[in-house]
Amino acid sequence: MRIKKQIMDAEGVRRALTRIAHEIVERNKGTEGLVLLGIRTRGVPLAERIARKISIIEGTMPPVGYVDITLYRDDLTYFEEKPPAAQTKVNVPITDSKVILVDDVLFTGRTIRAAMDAVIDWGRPQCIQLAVLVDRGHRELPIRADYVGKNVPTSHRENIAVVLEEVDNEPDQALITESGH
Ligand SMILES: O=P(O)(O)OC[C@H]1O[C@H](OP(=O)(O)OP(=O)(O)O)[C@H](O)[C@@H]1O
Ligand SMILES: O=c1cc[nH]c(=O)[nH]1
Repeated sequence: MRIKKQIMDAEGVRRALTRIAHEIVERNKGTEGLVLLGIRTRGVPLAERIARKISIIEGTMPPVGYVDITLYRDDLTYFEEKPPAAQTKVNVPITDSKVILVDDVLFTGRTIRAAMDAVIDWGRPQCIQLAVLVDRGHRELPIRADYVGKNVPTSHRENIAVVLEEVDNEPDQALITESGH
């Protein structure tokens, strides 16, 4: 895997998340009913960071949970029966809440489709919005993000690698990488 380009350094990640936190508060007119759900793996620390930023802006910290979509992926065809539900973990009811899904990279949209399935199995939110650090294009489903840290046009051969301190024990950054030579 060859690193082609750094698209965000730690400061870039911090600023993007600060902007997203402001946009979430503005779009939703405060924090009432907000629930942030990070998509495992790197969406979880991103959701926690955005929630902390929202608490600094508004004085109220929205609840944070996570979605693990492993068993909802539409490419898991080897499951003979419907895989078990309950892959959403949050300590508040999500029915009638405004769920903000948070992920590091938006690509085909299949992860988000699966996450929405998991959320809707769990309860009936008033709405679901999507925040991503990087939108790299190439959608295969009619899904778009409401809050985007950075839009990065990519080729199919390229990959976006998001590095986060909490997961990777390295300074935050986002990279375009490419496999092969
Ligand atoms: O829009 P999509 O085509 O679904 O791709 C985006 C997803 O791919 C990555 O997750 P990955 O499956 O690599 O798991 P990870 O987050 O645990 O690394 C990324 O974190 C997104 O969740
Ligand atoms: O480039 C990509 C595509 C999917 N998931 C990632 O993390 N990066």
